[in-house]
Formats: sequence, structure tokens, C-alpha cells
Amino acid sequence: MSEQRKRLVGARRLIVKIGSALLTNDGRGLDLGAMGGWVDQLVALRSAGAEIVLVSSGSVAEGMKRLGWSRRPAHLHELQAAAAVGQMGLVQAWEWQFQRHGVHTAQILLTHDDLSDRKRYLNARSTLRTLLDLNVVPIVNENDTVVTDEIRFGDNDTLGALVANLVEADGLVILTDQLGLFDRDPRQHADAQLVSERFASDAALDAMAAGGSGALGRGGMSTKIRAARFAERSGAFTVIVGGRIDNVLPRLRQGEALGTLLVPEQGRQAARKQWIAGHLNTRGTLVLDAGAVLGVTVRGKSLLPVGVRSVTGDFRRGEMVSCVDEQGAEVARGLANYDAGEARRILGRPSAEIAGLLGYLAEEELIHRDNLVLT
Ligand SMILES: Nc1ncnc2c1ncn2[C@@H]1O[C@H](COP(=O)(O)OP(=O)(O)O)[C@@H](O)[C@H]1O
Ligand SMILES: N[C@@H](CCC(=O)OP(=O)(O)O)C(=O)O
Repeated sequence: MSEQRKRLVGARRLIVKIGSALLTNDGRGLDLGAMGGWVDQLVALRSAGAEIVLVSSGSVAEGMKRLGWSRRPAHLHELQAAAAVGQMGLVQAWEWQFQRHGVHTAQILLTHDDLSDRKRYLNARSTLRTLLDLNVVPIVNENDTVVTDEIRFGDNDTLGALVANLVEADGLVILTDQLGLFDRDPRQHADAQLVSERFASDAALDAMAAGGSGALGRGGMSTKIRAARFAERSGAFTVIVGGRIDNVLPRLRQGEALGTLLVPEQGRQAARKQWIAGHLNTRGTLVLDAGAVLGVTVRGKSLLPVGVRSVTGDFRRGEMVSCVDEQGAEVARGLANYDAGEARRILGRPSAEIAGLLGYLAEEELIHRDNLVLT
């Protein structure tokens, strides 16, 4: 067994994501037989000491089937309606399958906003942790009813990675309709080769995933690679593997070389920093002078107003902003101690002047180093 595969042996907390194409048997409706098989495997993993969070797609595909729609609708409200109809079937089916084993499930519907807001993030995290402590299997999907185009995760690979980050999982297992990541899209190239192990950060992966998705899936392989890079930020590994491989999950956890294992290059970051790194949305940008870039990146210092040259965007205190150098390249992200208007008034000024300029002093730093993560 390779050194890297040992990461899977005995993994304690796993996120298992099952994609639409696989779950709905390429659009023919929920594949109840296959779902039963995965539940048997998940229950076996639990008996062997693993905690499991299931991220399940399939609500839109199942809703389309129930409504008799053969083509994915173009309008967002129709997609949302299909998702609302299909989600019922999805949770019903999972609930029923887990009940055969006497295991309780819980439905968790999340939007990106839930994970962008520090308070809601912490709430989602404690609910998930409580459910795991109670031996319940959380079943997560995107809350399609309320999301709009810009804030959609869009694919559940990203959602799976953010959930891995949220509960500090050891790994994310993405079950899909191919055996794993191939060096080219196997639907178009019969001679494509399966990739067994790589660093998640390996830039060569992007070209391999350029082929797009299947008819029902949203992201194809590129969102799975992106997810592996998100998961990496909390030190989690990702496996992309064929969900139809016999007894795939227990075999993976025993270290068998199935699918594609994408491993993190770096160690674990503190939980707060993980959350910051996992953010997709920033609300504004601070342009740092060269001294501030050096202070933040090399010396690990907080960002003081004196090192900021300009501020764009409209953010509130506590919101996420991007820090870029004078050429516009992002060097860090962090939570601002002042809103955008205040930041504009204090930029370039020593911290001793903040109270005089604003009439109060929240903090000496514009972003404290504990709330700053390098990108
Ligand atoms: N290099 C690649 N290796 C494997 N699959 C690829 C590759 N490039 C593109 N694909 C496509 O990605 C599809 C899986 O992604 P997707 O349709 O989004 O499924 P899911 O619903 O499981 O997320 C595969 O069926 C395949 O056609
Ligand atoms: N949340 C939606 C869409 C998610 C989706 O299809 O994602 P994926 O299976 O990752 O391609 C659903 O359940 O249908």
C-alpha cells in the first residue's frame, strides 16, 4: 500500500458526496437499489468507527422525473421547483434505507451565504457536530429554493468540500459515474488512463478535467479538482471514485488503490483560518503597499491601515475582503475590523490616528493576523 493510501486507513470522519448522474441512474429516477448498497457500506463504515456526513445531489434530476420533464429547464425558478419536488423523494429514499439499519438521518440544506456569515457558519458547524455526536447521519444538499444564480454552489462537489472544512473531516470521497479522474475525458477518449494519486495542487490536473460534465451532472471533473483544493485547505484528502465499484467505500478505507486520491501538500490550519480560506465570496479589496505585503506574507503580521493604498467595494465590519498587491495579485484574505467607508478614511494613516479620524477605535489593525489567511 502506498504511503498516501494509508491516510484512508481508519479515517475517522468522512464526507461522502454522491452525484446526480450516479444517483439517478443517468436520469432514469432514483436508483433505489444502488442507494441501498451505499447505505449498507456507510453503515459498515460507521460500525468500524467512522463518522459520516452524506452530501447527496439528485433533487433536480428526481424532480424532473416526477414532473415528467425530459430536459433540464432553463429558468432558475423551474429548476428550483424541480429541486423542491425532488428533494422530497431524495430524503424519503435515504431515510427509508437508513431505517433498515435503525440509523437516524437528518436533512441539512445549506446555501453559500450560510457559510459566508461567521455566525451562521458556527451554527451550521455546531448542528452538524451535534448530529454526529448523536450518531445521526446528516444528509446535506444545497438549499436550491432560496439560492440565486450568483450565490449557487452550483455543484455539490464544492459543497462537499466546504462541509469537509466545516466539520474538519479527514477526507472527502466523491462518488461519480467514472472510475476516477482520467488523464482525458474517458467518454471521448477510449484510451484515457486512470490517475491514481496526485497532490491536489498539481496544476497538470486542470487540463485533464477540461472535458466538461455529463448530461445530468453540473461540474464534471473540474469542480471535483477545485473541491479537492478547498478540502486541502483544512488538511483533508479527496478521493474521486466510481460509485458502482463493488463495496467501494469499505475497500477504500482499507487502503485499496481505487479511484483517484488527491492529497493535501500542506498541514492543517487553525479552524478559524480554515473557514476564512474556504470562503468563496469577498466583499471588497484592499490594495497593499510593498511593505504591507511583506509584513503580511513573510513576517505573519497583522495588516495596519498605514500599509493600505486604496479600498474598493462595500463591506461591513467582520466581512471578508481580499488583499492584493499593487499589481492586483491576491496575497491574502481576511476579516476587516472596519467597514469600507471607515477603511477609506484611515488608509495610509498610523493606527494612533484612528480614534481621532473616526471618533472611536475598534482595533489598531485593519485585519488582525488571526483573521488573515494567505492565498
Ligand atoms: N478527465 C476526466 N476523467 C473522468 N471524467 C471526466 C474527465 N473529464 C470530464 N469528465 C466527465 O465528468 C463526468 C462526471 O462529472 P459530472 O457529470 O458532473 O457527475 P457528478 O454528478 O457525479 O458530479 C464524467 O461522466 C465524464 O464524462
Ligand atoms: N443541488 C442540486 C444540483 C447539484 C448537482 O447536480 O451537483 P453534482 O451532482 O455535483 O453535479 C441537486 O440536488 O440536484
